[in-house]
Amino acid sequence: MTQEQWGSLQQDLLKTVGQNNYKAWIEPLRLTELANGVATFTVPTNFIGNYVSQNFGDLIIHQLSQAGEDVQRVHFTVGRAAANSNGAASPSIAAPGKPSANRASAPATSTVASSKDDLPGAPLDTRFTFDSFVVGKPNELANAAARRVAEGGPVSFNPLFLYGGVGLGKTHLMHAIAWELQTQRPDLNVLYLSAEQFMYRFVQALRDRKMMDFKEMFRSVDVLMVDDVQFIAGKDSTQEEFFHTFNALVDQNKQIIISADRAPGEIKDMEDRIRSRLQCGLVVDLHPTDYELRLGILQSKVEQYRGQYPDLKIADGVLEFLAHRISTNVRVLEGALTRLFAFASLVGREITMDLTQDCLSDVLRASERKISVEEIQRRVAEHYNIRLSDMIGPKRVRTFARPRQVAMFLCKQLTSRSLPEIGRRFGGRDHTTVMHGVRRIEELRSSDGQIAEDLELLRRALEA
Ligand SMILES: Nc1ncnc2c1ncn2[C@@H]1O[C@H](COP(=O)(O)OP(=O)(O)OP(=O)(O)O)[C@@H](O)[C@H]1O
Repeated sequence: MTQEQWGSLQQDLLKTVGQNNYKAWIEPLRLTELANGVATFTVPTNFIGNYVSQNFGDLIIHQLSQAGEDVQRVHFTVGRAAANSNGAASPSIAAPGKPSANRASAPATSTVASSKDDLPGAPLDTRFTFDSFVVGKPNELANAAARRVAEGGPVSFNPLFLYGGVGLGKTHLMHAIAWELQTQRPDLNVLYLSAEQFMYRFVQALRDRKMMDFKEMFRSVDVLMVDDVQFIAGKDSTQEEFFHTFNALVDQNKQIIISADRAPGEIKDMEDRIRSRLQCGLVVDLHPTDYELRLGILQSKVEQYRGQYPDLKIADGVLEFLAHRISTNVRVLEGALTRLFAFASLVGREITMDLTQDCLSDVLRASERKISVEEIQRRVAEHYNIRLSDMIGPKRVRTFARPRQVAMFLCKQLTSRSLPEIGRRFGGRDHTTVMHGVRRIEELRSSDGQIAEDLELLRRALEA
């Protein structure tokens, strides 16, 4: 096949993969050889070779076969023909298969290989970098530990065990470490995969009688990252193999980074010896987000959306409202914002509070269940040291009236109850009384430091 023919095949691939993927991954490929069922391409960097083999390998094989070529495998060579101008070593993510080819000691034209049989490590999400990770109190320790590991210096804690609830940024941080390592330590062989993929690869190796390859491959990485390790709990032989891999790497002083949805000690059906191994490095948790972090994340996402929706306006208070109201997880928060932007751009309107409530009514309803009016009343009564019955009762003395207004304000802010509904739950008061109370607290919030502090404390306690 001539370069020209390959050129026209590339154009066909463009239609399938789209302009962005084409520019990043397909255009840089130079076909250098086609022999014995193997198509060899020259690529500027190992990383591109690995990424293409993992994500587009099958597609390329398919296209070449369609063009009448007999191809079973694709092979990538990092070489000068397509090298970046400074010829610098390129970052690499190990493509399981022939990881040793990516080692620091490999020659400048190191190769990575892939065939249909290869099982890729998981590709990294380009959005998940340290730059896009917003740091706040709940995740500052996890972020600091991740950054330390990402420097690629001497191994100081092994493993780094990151855990936290759904959608709190574990995967984001792991990908960020991998991206950073590629820049800081391109010589290192980094492998990121989910525990599920680990198991899949293990089972496949057993089935294909390729356990030696499997062991060799995992033992030759410099940094191993396994996401969602709780997945292998209860899967005995996978656990066993994981344990051996883990020990072998720790013995060689190679860095391991693990994530899970709970602390090592709380993973049921995990063998004790594995549990204790997982605990022997640094265990850090990502706490549930607080209001400030959620607001920070929303602000940073809005910045990112600016490019996509340059004309969209967002009214004051909308982000604060979302940060208050959606406290489940960051994924839900992001999803809400994405939907809001898409909707507003479709109807060509500013993102106002009304539009937000319309567009996100289901999400808001779902998250509202978390904080009830009764809970707010109880907390506020406790905070001001008054009886619940006095808060709800008819007495209008300041000692009771102010906490009552604070509670009304919080009900308005943290639940989606209407003013009449709130009024009913405060001893059958009229909605205008509630409205007056809410306004009064709004005014006091900016003029009275004590009230502002009380509100903040209460909100935190209620959202915790
Ligand atoms: N601090 C943060 N800054 C910016 N984005 C964040 C932050 N935390 C989470 N996200 C975003 O929230 C989404 C969910 O995060 P991620 O997938 O890392 O969660 P996870 O903890 O791995 O969840 P799961 O338990 O479901 O695997 C991602 O889009 C991620 O970018």
